[in-house]
Amino acid sequence: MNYYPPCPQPERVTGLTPHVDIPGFALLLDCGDTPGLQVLKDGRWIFVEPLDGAVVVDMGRITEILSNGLYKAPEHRAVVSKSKERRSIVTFCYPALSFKVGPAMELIKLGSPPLYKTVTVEEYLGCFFNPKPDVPFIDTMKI
Ligand SMILES: O=C(O)CCC(=O)C(=O)O
Ligand SMILES: [Fe+2]
Repeated sequence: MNYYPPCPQPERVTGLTPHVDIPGFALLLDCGDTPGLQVLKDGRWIFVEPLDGAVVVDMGRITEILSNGLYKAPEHRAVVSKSKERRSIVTFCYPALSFKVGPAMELIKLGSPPLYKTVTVEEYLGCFFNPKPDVPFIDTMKI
């Protein structure tokens, strides 16, 4: 669960820094009607407006790699409100640790060269939690 208290100067704080989620996908439930989640689209931050009872499905890096880069996992962040608090509940969905993460064979057979290495989820998480200085995580997965 994420909690974002109100802030009298919201433009001076970051709710959650811009990032791309790393699982297969993330499921997000807004607990209320205070907007806060934003997605980067064409260089602009767009609010994902909370809809009553709706679950936001956010694609993660594992799906981006499985699709050989056909689908892009979106960069997103959370901002805070001047007067209202906000809560969100997020669940990250991963395959088993032994699952091999790499471009789907069907896509490679169609003639596109693989853009990413194939590694187990365990190795993938190992790379994420032991980052190389100055190398974006996704670049360490590229061939
Ligand atoms: O609270 C939000 O809207 C964003 C949460 C999020 O992106 C995350 O937990 O990875
Ligand atoms: Fe996220």
